[in-house]
Amino acid sequence: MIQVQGLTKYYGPVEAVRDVSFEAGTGQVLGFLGPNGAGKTTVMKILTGYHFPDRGEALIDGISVQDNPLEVKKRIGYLPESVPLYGDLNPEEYLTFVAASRLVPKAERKKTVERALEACGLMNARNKTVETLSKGYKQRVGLAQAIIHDPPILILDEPTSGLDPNQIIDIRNLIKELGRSKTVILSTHILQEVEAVCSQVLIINEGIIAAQGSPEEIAATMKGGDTWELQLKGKSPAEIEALAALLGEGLSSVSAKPLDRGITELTFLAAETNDVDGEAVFDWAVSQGLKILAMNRKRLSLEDIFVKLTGDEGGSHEA
Ligand SMILES: Nc1ncnc2c1ncn2[C@@H]1O[C@H](COP(=O)(O)OP(=O)(O)OP(=O)(O)O)[C@@H](O)[C@H]1O
Repeated sequence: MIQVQGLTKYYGPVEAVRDVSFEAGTGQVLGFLGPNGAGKTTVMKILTGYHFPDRGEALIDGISVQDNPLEVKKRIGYLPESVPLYGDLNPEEYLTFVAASRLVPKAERKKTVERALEACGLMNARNKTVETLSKGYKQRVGLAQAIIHDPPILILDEPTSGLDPNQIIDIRNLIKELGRSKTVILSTHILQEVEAVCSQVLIINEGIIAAQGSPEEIAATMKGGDTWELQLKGKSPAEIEALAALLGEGLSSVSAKPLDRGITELTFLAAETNDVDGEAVFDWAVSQGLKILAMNRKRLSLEDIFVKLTGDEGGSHEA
């Protein structure tokens, strides 16, 4: 269980994060989503005890990161943005070294290393020197070192950055698997990553939390409503555009344009206050003598939300 309350951190005059609060429990994969320089790594470094906050508190299983960093480190596996690996060792030797550093008792080390090699799909690479491995396999070694002491909490900083599409799928599957029994926090600026892996999202921009919750919850709290796209036949575009007013209050950006074969494409934005649904649209079309050839209702996607929250007026600290 991770509990974070009011974290604020300065690097000299730069306020890297301000008043960040959130919670994450077992079985959750929490995605930290934000543009470059948003403050994601800073929060992770505070959680792992590498930096102390200027204000606020972080608790790992109820233990304060500031007051008891060693106890906290035992409970956390950390994959930093660039993994410090020893290129001359093979994965098995490297993981044995990490297990010893993590104070895994000698009698259990072999079993522990085997488990991590197996979990991260490294059995066929166990005897190759790390420097000869592909980036994807090096990342697996990084993940294996993070889970070697079977920590309940995993903190992964941009775990798929620089990987090719197949490697990305592999690592994401691995994270999802690990997320079943652990609390996982991962940072990313890739929206698809969040949608593919995370049950909860925290959008951070310029050091401040801009939104948090499940992707669906975030969409529900955002203003803007749904976009509708219909293909209709039976009347002219001008008539159809006028008739759209019968769908109720709160429609905006109503536009009807002709497609070929007498088909009209009608698009509009329905405000949250307008409870139009598929059935209502169907009834409206039938009562006006229109045939529906296609009907598409687009909810606000995580991408729309991200752009809204971190777009031009937002931007990163670096700007
Ligand atoms: N050690 C440091 N000294 C000074 N400023 C720093 C330091 N580390 C981070 N910063 C600044 O703090 C802000 C937040 O940086 P942070 O690395 O936490 O962002 P991030 O969201 O992880 O970005 P990225 O996606 O690019 O890794 C940025 O303005 C960054 O330049």
